[in-house]
Amino acid sequence: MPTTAKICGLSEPHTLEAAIVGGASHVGFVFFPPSPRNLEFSRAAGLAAQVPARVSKVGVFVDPDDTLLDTAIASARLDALQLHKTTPARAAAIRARTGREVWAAVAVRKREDLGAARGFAQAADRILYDAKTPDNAALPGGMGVRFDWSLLDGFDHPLPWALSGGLDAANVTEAIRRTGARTVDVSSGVEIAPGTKDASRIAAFLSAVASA
Ligand SMILES: O=C(O)c1ccccc1NCC(=O)[C@H](O)[C@H](O)COP(=O)(O)O
Repeated sequence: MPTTAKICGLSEPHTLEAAIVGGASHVGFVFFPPSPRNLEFSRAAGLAAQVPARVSKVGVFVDPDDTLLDTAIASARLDALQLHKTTPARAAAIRARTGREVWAAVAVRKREDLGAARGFAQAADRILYDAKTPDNAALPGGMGVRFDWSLLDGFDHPLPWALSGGLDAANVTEAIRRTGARTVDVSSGVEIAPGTKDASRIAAFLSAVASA
C-alpha cells in the first residue's frame, strides 16, 4: 500500500491544485482564527469546489463548538474533522452528531503523551500524532515542530494513525522508514512563510512520499 499524504492549511487555489495534481489523499482547511491559515467560510467553499471526490477534505479545529462545525462542514463540504485539544467525550459526540470521520490530534513530546491516544479508541477514526508545540505557542499545530519519532517504537496503536510535525521533503522519507507511517501530514514544511504554501515544495513533498 502506498503511503498517503495530507497537505494541511491550504488557502489558495494554485497551491490546492498542486496538492491535488501531486497526489495528496487529503487536503486540510483550518478553521481557527488565530492561525495564519484560517479560512473564511466563503473562501473555504470556493476551495472545496475545486477538490475532486478522490481527495478527502479535512477541517482542522481547536475544540470547536457545534455552530462552527456545522457552518464549516456545510461551506467546505468536509469529509473529516481533525480535532485538536478536544476531549474523547467531545470527539465522540461530534462524531455521532455529524457522521463525519474524526481525526484526534495527540500532541507528543514525551512517551507518556502517547497514552492519550488510547482514550480515543471508541471516539475517533484515526489518531494524528503531532508534535506538542511550546506551552506559550499561539497554535497547537502548524509550527514546524518535530517530535522524536523513536517514541512510537513498539507502541500499540489503538486506531489507524498519521504522522505529523516538522515534516518536509527532506525528512519525510526517513520519517516513513523510521516509523512505518502509512499516512503523513505537513503544513509549514511546504510553506515559504507562515500561511503561504509553495507549489514546488508541495510537489517535492508528495514526490518524496510517493518514492518512499
Ligand atoms: O496549521 C495550523 O495553523 C493549525 C492551527 C490550529 C490547529 C492545528 C493546526 N495545524 C494542524 C496540522 O494538521 C498541521 O499540519 C500539523 O500540526 C503539522 O504542522 P507542521 O509541523 O507545520 O507541518
